[in-house]
Amino acid sequence: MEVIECNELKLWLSQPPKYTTFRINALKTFDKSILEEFLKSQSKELGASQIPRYYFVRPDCLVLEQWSDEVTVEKTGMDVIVDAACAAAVLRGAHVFAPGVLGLPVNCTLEERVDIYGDLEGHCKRGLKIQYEGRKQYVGTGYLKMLRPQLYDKGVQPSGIAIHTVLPASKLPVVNETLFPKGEVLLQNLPSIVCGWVMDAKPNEIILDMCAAPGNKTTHLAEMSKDQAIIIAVDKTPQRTAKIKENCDLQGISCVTSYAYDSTKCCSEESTGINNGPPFPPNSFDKVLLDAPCSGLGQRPQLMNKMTPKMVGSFKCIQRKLIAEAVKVLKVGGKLVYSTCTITESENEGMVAWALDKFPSLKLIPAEPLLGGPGLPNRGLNDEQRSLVQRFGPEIDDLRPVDTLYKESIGFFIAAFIKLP
Ligand SMILES: C[S@@+](CC[C@H](N)C(=O)[O-])C[C@H]1O[C@@H](n2cnc3c(N)ncnc32)[C@H](O)[C@@H]1O
Repeated sequence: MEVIECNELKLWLSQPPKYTTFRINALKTFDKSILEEFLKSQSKELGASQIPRYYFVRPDCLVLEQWSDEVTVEKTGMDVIVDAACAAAVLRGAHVFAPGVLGLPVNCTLEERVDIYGDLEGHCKRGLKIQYEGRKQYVGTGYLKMLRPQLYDKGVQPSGIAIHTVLPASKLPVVNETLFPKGEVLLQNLPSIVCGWVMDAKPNEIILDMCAAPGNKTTHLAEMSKDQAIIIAVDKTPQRTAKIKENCDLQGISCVTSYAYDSTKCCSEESTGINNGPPFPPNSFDKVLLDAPCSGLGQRPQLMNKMTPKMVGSFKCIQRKLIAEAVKVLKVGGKLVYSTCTITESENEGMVAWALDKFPSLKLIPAEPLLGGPGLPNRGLNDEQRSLVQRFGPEIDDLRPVDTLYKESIGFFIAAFIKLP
């Protein structure tokens, strides 16, 4: 295992993934000519001799690569400042939405080409007219679609696309879901797609997704099962569960029932069945997905992060409560998949070690397909256990080499267990 220096890790986290990944809806037919035609028109605009490479890892996972190095755009000197979240989205190939625009020069004109900069300090005031003197990072170039009155006039609630991104500094193509018919594709990070593959949902299985909103993994499970599993999706508020329903409707899924409920209390001996929603009786589900609330420190790129160590440490408690509940509602012989989109050991390897110690009925099994790296050493798991889990990140470990595609995504962790009698 090669030790990763803190600065190296920080650098990795500050950069976007090198690929864009889409999950393809297995219940619909994907027409790749839409993508092909779009990329061809983009390559004309950018003067590229070829379109970026794209391929399927599995039929439900499309990978899109960056433009080649020959594709460049000259800076215009017309700087627009956007907030850090917006800048991160641009680096991943998004357009700039109006609420993210902080500083716009007064002499800009519509359709003018502008340079997009992210505010790295969070000090830029909304409506700034002059040059921003704080730390900023160039994230891409685009065409201006809105002027100051639409963004900053009194009483205006800015919405819609303010800058049409042409080329992000990352050279990722600007392709989003709206290019395709509704519900056909979903922009999803590669490890999240792998998480669905680890769950391996099948028709007729009774599955609980404990922390499901907005339903990106729920819908994957439904599609994998050909819409024939019995899937119960829970999240803590009605607003969040409404999102699950919306996404299922959009993707043509009918096998999911969602409930707003606190999953730390989702098991009760008094419950008579799963049909009336939570709480559920013990030993009810063939499979449980616990995509836990976490510190989210695996997200890339992170241009600014205001999370304190105390905030990072605060997730352990709820993760433990959720695991305890998952073990109760899982059938003997059933499978539990635990995942996070963070890189901290305490929420990942540490949580697996805690669960194995606390619940003797849990047995760690290979989180197959094993596409990410092994768990970190010296964090409570022995080499055999480390090799059963998968950690997506920049680490290099002889225990399991990792393809660049999986190394260059976001930071993520997946472990799988079965419940013994
Ligand atoms: C990582 S996100 C889930 C993402 C989701 N699985 C997906 O792929 O779209 C974690 C979710 O946990 C939910 N959550 C947090 N505490 C919860 C609780 N006590 N009960 C149920 N859901 C909870 C949050 O609202 C959030 O939607």
